[in-house]
Amino acid sequence: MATEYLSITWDQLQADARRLARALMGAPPVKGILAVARGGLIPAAIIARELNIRRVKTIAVESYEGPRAESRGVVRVLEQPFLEEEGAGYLIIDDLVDTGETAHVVRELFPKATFACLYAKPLGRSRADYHVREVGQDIWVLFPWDMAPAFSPPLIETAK
Ligand SMILES: O=P(O)(O)OC[C@H]1O[C@H](OP(=O)(O)OP(=O)(O)O)[C@H](O)[C@@H]1O
Repeated sequence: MATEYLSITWDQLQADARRLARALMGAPPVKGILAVARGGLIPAAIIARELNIRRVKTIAVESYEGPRAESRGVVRVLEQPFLEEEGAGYLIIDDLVDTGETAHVVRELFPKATFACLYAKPLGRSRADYHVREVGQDIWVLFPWDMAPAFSPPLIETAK
């Protein structure tokens, strides 16, 4: 169960995606990007721009809560593209590896692709070839698309 939040702003997300793009410049040439929807869509768009990659595909996945706290349960692939040569030359992009289940399932489908994400928690970290920031397993990462500005009343008023 998450005990703490890490709020990522749009600016921070873009900066982290650029850091990842910079790290990927040392990787073998990229034929195309496979974005893991939905969390990987925006990071993939930023990285595609930075690396000047025009061929961007998506894989749609969803996962169900597992019975154990550390398990996110079954990851189901709803739609997947065809990638030649088991994904060789493709860069799979996601926002986060948490338990690593999603990365595991996607990597099984495209074993020759490179997997990169912005943030990695300890349980899933080894599933990613690249990540830019480590996050504690109990931290809940709040992405900019998960948040909206809202009025917060002064503390003294909420204490009444
Ligand atoms: O390593 P895991 O434990 O598998 O978790 C990581 C996955 O969880 C998030 O997706 P989520 O299931 O929240 O779906 P969404 O991106 O479509 O909101 C994230 O975008 C990753 O794809």
